[in-house]
Amino acid sequence: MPRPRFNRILLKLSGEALMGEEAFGIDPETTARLAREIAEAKEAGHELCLVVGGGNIFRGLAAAAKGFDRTSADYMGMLATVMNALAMQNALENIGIDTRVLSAIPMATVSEPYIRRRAMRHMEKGRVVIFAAGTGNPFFTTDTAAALRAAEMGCDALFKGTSVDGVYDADPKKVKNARRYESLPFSRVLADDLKVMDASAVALCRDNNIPIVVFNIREQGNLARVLKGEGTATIVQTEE
Ligand SMILES: Nc1ncnc2c1ncn2[C@@H]1O[C@H](COP(=O)(O)OP(=O)(O)OP(=O)(O)O)[C@@H](O)[C@H]1O
Ligand SMILES: O=c1ccn([C@@H]2O[C@H](COP(=O)(O)O)[C@@H](O)[C@H]2O)c(=O)[nH]1
Repeated sequence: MPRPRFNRILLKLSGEALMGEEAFGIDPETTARLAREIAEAKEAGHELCLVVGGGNIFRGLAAAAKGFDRTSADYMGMLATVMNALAMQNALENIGIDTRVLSAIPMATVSEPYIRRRAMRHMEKGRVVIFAAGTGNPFFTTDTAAALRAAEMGCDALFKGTSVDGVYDADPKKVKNARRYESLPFSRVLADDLKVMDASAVALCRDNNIPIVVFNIREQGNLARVLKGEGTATIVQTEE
């Protein structure tokens, strides 16, 4: 069955999507490719805002497991997302896309602070708004930031661009015969504790009726395909 078309979308890019074939950090060719795909989505008439993860640089939970103070580690993780946001901004502006970075942790010399009304105004002007520093709070992740900003911006859907091509009945990187869902309700993701996304992010989308589309952003051209309702992806939505 073809998937519905969504106009205003929040695209969550996992930090790892920026690494390309590298094991760590930001690959300029990959950010340029992602920027071209975002430009193509804009040309197709979609309004876009972005949340970029930080897993290619720093994850608070992993650092806490090695002895870092959790809150300090989470702030470091949030700062990592600012680096990724600036990298995406640079790649987009290199191809003439007007952008603004809005950070949940105010840093006046590098970006605007996050103010919802300003973000809305930027979107109305056709800019790609990049939300940096997650929610600005420790103990959260950029998935929850993505769900929160999607709700605040009145997005029609949250597109999670990641390294797997959808939601499976078990982690496909760990379970060989895991089966992919084409579509499933929020309640199943939560009841089965499917870890493709945080439960808090899933619950926020459920409560605000924002469908989540999970797809593989590492595959070239996939964003355009999935936006057209084609290609391999899973849609998580309210039960009919
Ligand atoms: N049931 C499941 N279906 C699909 N993927 C799953 C499932 N359970 C766990 N995963 C894992 O979830 C991960 C997807 O999340 P991702 O790696 O994009 O994390 P992220 O926190 O959003 O990104 P980052 O920290 O890199 O910014 C995949 O690596 C996948 O192996
Ligand atoms: O609201 C937030 C968002 C993120 N963090 C910290 O940043 C890292 C990187 O984000 P990912 O979602 O894992 O890509 C995360 O591990 C947290 O440590 C945060 O504290 N609050």
